[in-house]
Amino acid sequence: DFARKDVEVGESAPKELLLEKHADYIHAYEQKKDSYEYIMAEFLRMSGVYWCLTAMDLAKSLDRMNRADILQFIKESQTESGGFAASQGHDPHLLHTLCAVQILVMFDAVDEVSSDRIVEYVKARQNEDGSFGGDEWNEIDTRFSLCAVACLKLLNRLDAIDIPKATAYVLSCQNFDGGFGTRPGSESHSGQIYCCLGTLAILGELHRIDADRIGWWLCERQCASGGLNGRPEKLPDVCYSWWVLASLAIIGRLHWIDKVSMKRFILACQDDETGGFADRPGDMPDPFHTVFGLAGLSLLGEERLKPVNPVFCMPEDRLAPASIRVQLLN
Ligand SMILES: COc1ccc(S(=O)(=O)N2Cc3cc(-c4ccc(C=O)o4)ccc3N(Cc3cncn3C)C[C@H]2Cc2ccc(O)cc2)cc1
Ligand SMILES: [Zn+2]
Repeated sequence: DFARKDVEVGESAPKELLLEKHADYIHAYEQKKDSYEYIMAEFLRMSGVYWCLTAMDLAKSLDRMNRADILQFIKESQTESGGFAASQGHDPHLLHTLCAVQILVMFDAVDEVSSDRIVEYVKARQNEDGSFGGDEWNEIDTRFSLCAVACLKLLNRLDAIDIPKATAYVLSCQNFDGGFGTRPGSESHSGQIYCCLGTLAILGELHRIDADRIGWWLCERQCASGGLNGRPEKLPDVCYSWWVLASLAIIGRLHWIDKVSMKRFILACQDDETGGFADRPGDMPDPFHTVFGLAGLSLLGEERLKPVNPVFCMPEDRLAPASIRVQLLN
């Protein structure tokens, strides 16, 4: 079968940022509590709230969200273990624990929960070899190394884990092509590279990697359409654009990408009817691709958006007060 290698950015695709439409789209998404999407999203509600809030904050519209309701939801989602679940009654997981802490930092409300119990939950996820399991079932993935160290960095508690072992484990996942995978020996993937570089940036260990080799592999992700894919021969996608752009920013190689065609691809993924971004031009928008479309445009210098931190995917001005700084290569 003829596998599509790229997408066409049609002449009729949006060419400028429809910022008000995106703020309205996100605001409406959180409001319709009875919709199918809202009920289905119960299994990822905490992450969904983080994606919606970060999109709104980047768009300088965080004040349109209901702070009190969201903080109430966060408190109800913390479990006995100290970790956070996707929503009340579900099991805790590192993915949702990081999202909860990111939301608390954006709302400057970290002291409204017990951060000691959060630290205990994250600490308990580290294995003997330095890797992290996502939850008590211990599925190991370099994504969870980033979740753990990002969470602890935001709480200023990196002292709680074995940093040399965490570093050694991430480096053991580097491949001959310069990329990183899920576990040692796994295939290189843009998302995993982002997680591993983010982890090393937070731990101050970026000098251990070969920036040119990884930079080259990342730039190879750019397709004729300007979009970036996650692996060779895959279709471009706006969320992979974020993983690649953020990774290039972390290693100081963002200027290696063709920014003009990249920006044109991201803008083409906007839905000019409903607002929001889809994974690629013409598909259905969702909050997940909306936040990564906006974050990618922010990294490309869109001045109507707040500057975004490439490691935390949060507005820089939310990290400054807590003096949270991470190493970046230049
Ligand atoms: C619609 O199908 C999915 C598939 C996977 C997931 S996921 O939670 O495992 N996840 C994040 C993700 C979310 C959405 C989405 C739709 C509506 C909302 C409401 O906020 O969010 C959509 C896709 C998606 N994926 C799947 C994906 C995106 N681009 C290509 N694919 C295959 C990513 C997936 C894994 C993930 C990535 C980052 C992250 O921080 C958390 C999870 C969610 C819905
Ligand atoms: Zn995607």
